[in-house]
Amino acid sequence: MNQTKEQRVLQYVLDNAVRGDPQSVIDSIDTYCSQKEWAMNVGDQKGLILDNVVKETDPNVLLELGTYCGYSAVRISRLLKPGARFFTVEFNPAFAAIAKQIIEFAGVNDKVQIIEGNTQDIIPQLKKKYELDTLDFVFVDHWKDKYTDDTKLLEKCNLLRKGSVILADNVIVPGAPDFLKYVRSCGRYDCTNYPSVLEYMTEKDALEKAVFRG
Ligand SMILES: CCc1ncnc2c1ncn2[C@@H]1O[C@H](/C=C/CNC(=O)c2cc(-c3ccc(F)cc3)cc(O)c2O)[C@@H](O)[C@H]1O
Ligand SMILES: [Mg+2]
Repeated sequence: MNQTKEQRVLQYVLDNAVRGDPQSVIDSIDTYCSQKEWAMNVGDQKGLILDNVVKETDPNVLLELGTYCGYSAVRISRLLKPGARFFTVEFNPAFAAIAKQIIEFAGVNDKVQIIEGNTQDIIPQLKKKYELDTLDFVFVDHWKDKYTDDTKLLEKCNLLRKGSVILADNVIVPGAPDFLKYVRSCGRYDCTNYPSVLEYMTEKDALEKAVFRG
């Protein structure tokens, strides 16, 4: 039965990383995806920016849109303090299954919960079904044409408070032009652009931080 790329990434982690060591899982995925098969993980250069924004935010309640294989879920979880609550949303069951195994292997499964489903269905359930008030940090890395709708949905569901941080991947490549236009011009966010490079490549990409003004 021929494997998928995501199954090969998982297998490489199982064969090369150290169980319970999140950094070794991150390093294994970066090694595989830079040497063998490119995959759309945030990667190590943008990952360092992600790390720094998470550290400066010191979040208790977090959300990620688009788990994929769980690379950024492991990356973020390894920085969280005890008791922090991190939810990551993924609608592709095959990717969710891969991510679950990578998260468990890394030993961060007590820090992060994978919610299988479509962000537009899950976001409105977060307060009641997942018993949370507002979000401290949101990492946005799913389909690029969904960034704006889901940002507006977070606002509509009162999940953002003064100081909530939204960090979006790929605002140059593949690009999220309507998201950039929205957060930079609607008057409700303080925006910062973090230039970097596309994962495992040299072409320019960037992260955008949008802090909700409340
Ligand atoms: C419906 C709402 C909704 N609800 C729940 N889960 C959802 C969802 N919409 C999507 N997902 C899942 O999220 C992940 C998608 C991620 C999409 N990411 C890129 O497309 C991307 C591309 C490049 C690049 C590609 C080719 C190049 F040449 C250059 C750059 C680089 C990057 O860093 C990239 O993130 C998958 O797991 C989806 O199943
Ligand atoms: Mg991305």
